[in-house]
Amino acid sequence: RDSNDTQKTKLTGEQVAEHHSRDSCWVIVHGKAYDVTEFLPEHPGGPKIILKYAGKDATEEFEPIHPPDTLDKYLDKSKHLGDVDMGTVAKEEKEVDPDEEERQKRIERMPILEQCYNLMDFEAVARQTMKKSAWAYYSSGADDEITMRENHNAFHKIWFRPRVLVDVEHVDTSTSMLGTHCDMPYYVTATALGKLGNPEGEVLLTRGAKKHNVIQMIPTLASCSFDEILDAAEGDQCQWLQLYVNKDRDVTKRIVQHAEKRGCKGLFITVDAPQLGRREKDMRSKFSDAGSNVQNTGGEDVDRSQGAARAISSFIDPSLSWKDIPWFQSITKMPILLKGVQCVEDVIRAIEVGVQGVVLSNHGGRQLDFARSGVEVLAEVMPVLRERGWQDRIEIYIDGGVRRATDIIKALCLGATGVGIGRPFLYAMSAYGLPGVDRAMQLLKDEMEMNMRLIGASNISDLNPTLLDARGLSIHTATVPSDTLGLSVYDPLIGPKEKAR
Ligand SMILES: Cc1cc2c(cc1C)[n+](S(=O)(=O)[O-])c1c(=O)[nH]c(=O)nc-1n2C[C@H](O)[C@H](O)[C@H](O)COP(=O)(O)O
Repeated sequence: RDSNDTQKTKLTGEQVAEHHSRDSCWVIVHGKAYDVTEFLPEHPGGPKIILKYAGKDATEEFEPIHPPDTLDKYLDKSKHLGDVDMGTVAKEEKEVDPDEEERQKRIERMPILEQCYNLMDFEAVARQTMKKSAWAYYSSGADDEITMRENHNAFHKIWFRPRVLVDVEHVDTSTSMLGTHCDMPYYVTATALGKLGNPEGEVLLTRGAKKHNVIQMIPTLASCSFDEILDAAEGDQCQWLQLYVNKDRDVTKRIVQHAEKRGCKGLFITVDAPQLGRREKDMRSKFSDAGSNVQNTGGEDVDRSQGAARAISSFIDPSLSWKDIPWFQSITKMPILLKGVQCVEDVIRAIEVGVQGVVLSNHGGRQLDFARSGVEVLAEVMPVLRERGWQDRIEIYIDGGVRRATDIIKALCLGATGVGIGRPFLYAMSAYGLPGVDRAMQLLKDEMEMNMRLIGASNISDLNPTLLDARGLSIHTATVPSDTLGLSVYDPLIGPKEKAR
């Protein structure tokens, strides 16, 4: 380097390749070399994932998971080694993915967007066109995925008691959630690693939510940086923060106060994941590379054999308990809600500790298998709150298995303020990008207007329990309905190509 510290000559590939071990680890990202030796134990996704690219060009693996400013933000300037003459970098033999060729053919044959008529259609297309590891991560449920299927099945146990001769010429589907007016009573819930499905990641959901004036809940484990997602919002677009509480409370405090400063309108503390569930499809896809820009303060090698979930969640604090709620109330003025409450006793406790709401949820069936669906817990909770005159003390949301506007209407008739929707928007984004998200939201809107008309409701406030017959909700049948979730959940262990030996 010359006197004013500009680089005189570019580094060569050979020079970088000499630093390929834990003792001296250089990587190349976007044509620049970085000394990440000391950073290895701090890397959120664990050191293993970096060591795989020690001395090499890591750009292709780095790109889908880390926001562009990651190295500037987290790696000391002294470790930025400068430009590399990429002509001198040995080309890596790319591992041939046997499925990739097939997948590309399926992408060529995929239906045009207009042939998607409901949210399940996006799932069917995504299953055929997504990378295996991405599909496995998004579609995975815990253990036997009974709860994941029950989430959607539960809505099939609720029937309507429609009213007729109601003037439904004008139907208004808008409502208010945590004081924010939105055009539909659902929000885009927090789902991690958006860039696994689409290289643009969660900002696509931000743009779709803006266009349809619905709320986006930003995941702690997003692929995009938090600020990228906030920056993608327009005007007074409302966003909430989903929080996995870090063992290092200073990290958590920084995240919460930054979110409040940036204008987030709600803090949803995830309480159903003291440890992330065992998602075998995710594990089977031998998740090894994509990490996430999560905060993992543990220096230990993250065990990647457990799939994406375990690899990115070692920072979560399993000691989180009710006694921590006052601390959260002391560090932020945002409304605080508990996401993942699963019985009426804990809803009563939540009201008593003074939080502003709960999400009755089992994490999309990705945590405790045989947990009940959010809508079933809602049917347990609301009569008890009404008996106490507490039904307006907090806002109650549910999520899990919402695939139709009739599912939304059933939840609101039972007393929910709104519902969260996860996978459908991930699949729409993965298969068709922003146009997919836009169409999915439009389809829901059309369904909502039609179904409200057909049950005789012109406003959200008309939705009430007398419009339902929900007596079948608590009957749990052992069989699994052959819905799209169930049909395609288990990929044959021995595919057509790998004949059993
Ligand atoms: C599908 C999905 C869900 C995740 C999710 C990732 C995916 C791919 N992740 S996870 O990696 O840790 O499991 C989160 C998460 O970051 N935080 C969270 O609170 N919920 C997470 N959830 C649960 C989500 O917020 C909803 O509870 C769930 O998606 C609702 O069910 P549906 O997908 O059927 O709508």
